Amino acid sequence: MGRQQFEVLKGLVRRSLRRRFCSSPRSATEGFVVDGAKPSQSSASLNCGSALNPRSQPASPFPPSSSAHSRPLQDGLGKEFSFPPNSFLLPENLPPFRQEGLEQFFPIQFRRRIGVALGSGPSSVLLLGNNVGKIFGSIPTVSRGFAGLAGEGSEAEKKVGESVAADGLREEGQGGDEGLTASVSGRETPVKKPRRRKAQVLESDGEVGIVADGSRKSTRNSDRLSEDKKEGIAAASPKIFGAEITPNEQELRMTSFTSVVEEHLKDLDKEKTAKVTGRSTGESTNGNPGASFKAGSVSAVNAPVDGADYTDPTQVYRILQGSKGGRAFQGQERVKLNSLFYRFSVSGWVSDQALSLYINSKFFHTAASKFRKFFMHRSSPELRSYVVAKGATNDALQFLFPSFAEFCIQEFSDEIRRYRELVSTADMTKPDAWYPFARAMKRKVVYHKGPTNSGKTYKALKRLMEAQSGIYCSPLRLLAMEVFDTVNMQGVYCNLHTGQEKKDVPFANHLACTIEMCYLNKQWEVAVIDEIQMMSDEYRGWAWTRAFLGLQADEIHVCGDPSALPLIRNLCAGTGDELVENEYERFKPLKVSEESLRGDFRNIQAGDCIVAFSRRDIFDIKREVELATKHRCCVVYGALPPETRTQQAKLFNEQDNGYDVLVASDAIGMGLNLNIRRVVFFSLDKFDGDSKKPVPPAQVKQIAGRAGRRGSIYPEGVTTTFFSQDLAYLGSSLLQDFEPSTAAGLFPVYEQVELFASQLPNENFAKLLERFSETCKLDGAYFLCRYDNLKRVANMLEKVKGLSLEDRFNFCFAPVNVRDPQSMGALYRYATAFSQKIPVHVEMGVPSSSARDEFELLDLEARHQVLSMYLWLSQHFPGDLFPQKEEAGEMASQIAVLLGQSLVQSSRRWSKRKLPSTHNRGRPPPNMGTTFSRKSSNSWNVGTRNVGPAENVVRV
Ligand SMILES: Nc1ncnc2c1ncn2[C@@H]1O[C@H](COP(=O)(O)OP(=O)(O)OP(=O)(O)O)[C@@H](O)[C@H]1O
Repeated sequence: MGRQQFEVLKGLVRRSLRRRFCSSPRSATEGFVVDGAKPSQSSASLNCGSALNPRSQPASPFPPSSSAHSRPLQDGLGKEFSFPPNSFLLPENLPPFRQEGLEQFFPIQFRRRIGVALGSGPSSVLLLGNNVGKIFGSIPTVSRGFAGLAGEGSEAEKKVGESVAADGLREEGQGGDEGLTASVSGRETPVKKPRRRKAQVLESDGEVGIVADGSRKSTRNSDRLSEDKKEGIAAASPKIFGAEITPNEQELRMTSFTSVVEEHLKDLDKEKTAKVTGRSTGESTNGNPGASFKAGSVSAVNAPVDGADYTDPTQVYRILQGSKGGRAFQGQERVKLNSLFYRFSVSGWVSDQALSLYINSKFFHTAASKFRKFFMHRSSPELRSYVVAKGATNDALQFLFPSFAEFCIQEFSDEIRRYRELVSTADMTKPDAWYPFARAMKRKVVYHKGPTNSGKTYKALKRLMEAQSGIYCSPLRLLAMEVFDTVNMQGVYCNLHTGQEKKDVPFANHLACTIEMCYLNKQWEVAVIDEIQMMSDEYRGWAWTRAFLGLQADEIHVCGDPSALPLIRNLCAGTGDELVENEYERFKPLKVSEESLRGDFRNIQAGDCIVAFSRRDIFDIKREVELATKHRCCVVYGALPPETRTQQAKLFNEQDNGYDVLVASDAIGMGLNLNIRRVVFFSLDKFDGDSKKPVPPAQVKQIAGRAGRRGSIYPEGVTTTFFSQDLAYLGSSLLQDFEPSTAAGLFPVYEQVELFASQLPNENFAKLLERFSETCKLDGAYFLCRYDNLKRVANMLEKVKGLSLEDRFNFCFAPVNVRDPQSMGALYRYATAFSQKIPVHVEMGVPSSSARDEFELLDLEARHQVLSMYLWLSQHFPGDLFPQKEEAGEMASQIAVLLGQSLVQSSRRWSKRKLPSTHNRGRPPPNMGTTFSRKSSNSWNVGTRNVGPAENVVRV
């Protein structure tokens, strides 16, 4: 079917060409007419000229409306197609052909002749009939050759066009004896070529680009390429041959090389004009790298002496192809060339440009090395000395690149095609288009912008509760639970869905969920996305982006600091959503204290929250405070279950119970309403996995802002540091403006990974992720989220046989602590059982008593994390394979209670390490943040810890 259609279309276009350019004017009116424009010379000018002549702007991309001359389209077998009058032959409008199939109907040489450029984007439109080769849209995919074809343009261009048209006909058996060699500059050189000569549109995205190469050798080379390869080449070299140009590709990959070529073409144009007008072309090229391409620069370096024309770098490849090489290298020539080619192979500019030809960075070195050999072997002494004279400079690289591009296209078409297909499956551009239902809505986005404790979420939630239906998307389970309680308490029925649990309230039209769990297939009146600045989080940003782009809500309220506002403005411009900005001020002022605590725990007061960034520090500080003062400390940190954190916060907020100091990690930055008077930073450095780094100012603000909550007994919030030398950094951080985020996180959905995997059937999942990240295409407004944790899990699960790709993908998202071998071990066991379709059991017990030391506390935390993971898996995989969901939930609650009790009962005995003296010894030494040394890894397994008889052990 494809072949037949191709033949039909090919016949049609050729007949049209013949009629249009080789027969009487009348013949142009015969055959098929796709547009309804009057098929006269004047209409041809009207329809073609404006678009074909790059110097004149098309008034409108649409032809004049008239159906008078509309005719049915006949194929070579006499079958009629009818297109509506005035219709464009858009790829997507072709009824009998699929859009992607259309490319196949025009083999490369044909496309190159007639300059048919097909685009998958709406801006590429192909018209047949009177408008052969006419392409409208923002991408000027029309070569000046068509100006010649259309009878427009200069005399030289007309001849080039004629040559092209004639050549197209000759291929059908109408041989000719003479032709033209036309260079990009429009010069013509009669060539004696008795037989087939090739006229090629080398560059149809610019203005000029027809090269008729009369070389027999070159013709043979070109003929040797299989049809497949030619198509591959066309597909892989959008800018070179004008096939398939999409705005994204243009934006993402083609820009620099294209700009070089375009600049070059412009310069040639100027030069040509100057020649006509007698003016010189010495002007600059605005620093564009294409400057070195300009013809004038060549003579300045070294005029060739072999008569070959090096002014056009795109010709050099043809010269090399036709050459047998020359005499041996002279003197230092080889060394200099080697040095130049070395520079070529390590140049970032060159490898970037190569990417635009779908030569990926891994393959680039092979390609560059082969090109070096090719050049060394084929270059004439004149060409060598010409290149050597340029030296190992950018100029030389830019001169060589077009030849390299042509070389790659000829030699590596299979690699190019493969990579291109891979790239197309990893296309993450225009993610807003992934959610057509949301796009079909006119959404109103309300940005609640302000510092912490300014009432943003309160306002958004108020609107949520007024609505008939609504969804609240939370960054934390804890916050989702809090909103679930608040909204239900206000009499608005609300469900709770997190990764671990689902609580459905009868008749509820509202939902509080964690952001990863938000539903995009349901319509809501109001949606609230909290902490919208998390959209730029390097790990979890994708969840915010997905929610923001995909939620089907009439109103979307996003709450956050001002940093995400420019990004949201940008995204709204793309989605067409209306944006309303509401600004908030803090209810209570936040003051930076003039003094630190001078490293003395005795300066701690009731209402203080001491912030530390390691778990170990938290417990040491707690111990020191309780030793040095009469205050008792509550603790909050990320590894604690939400229930325990809430319990600790409650304990701290209540007056007169003695627990009036809080020691917390940065986990207090979000959620938790806390009656803090003063936030004291114990340290302003944080271990980021590799080393200790200063805490980013935005995070400092977020944490410090927790002081002085509305409704608390304190009239204002205060912040300071424990050590004096940190005070300056604190002050400056709070004064700093929020750094605007520029990009939103993205991560592929499973279907996309699956499609990508189909191109790489032999890669394992971890490798697939890696390849995906190397290959994927992204718009500037987005970045691919980090996936190192996923990869670690994927690597571990590699040993588990029998998991489908989808199962692996889902397992990798399970909330596992990748640094905890026991947690990873549990996931491994669960995945193994799952892969064998054996019901997965928790295989863990609950201790009968609270922790007696830090290690037991750590053990409780780890157990809770595993239970949490089990619950998550039970929600994301078929329930019958995770039969202990209820028990796991029960056990998790028991452990949360034990953890709470442990923290309350924790005593001074617990800590074994001594903090620096309480008397101002300066900042803690670098090893302060070291983690707990762990007990033997066996100690965690079922029955090996202090699991007494009373312990609630769930056995397999
Ligand atoms: N208009 C109001 N009336 C009563 N209480 C309010 C009002 N606005 C806010 N609050 C209370 O003030 C506290 C802070 O409000 P909220 O959580 O909305 O601030 P926020 O700006 O969203 O802070 P964060 O960025 O930390 O989440 C909450 O306890 C909230 O209930």
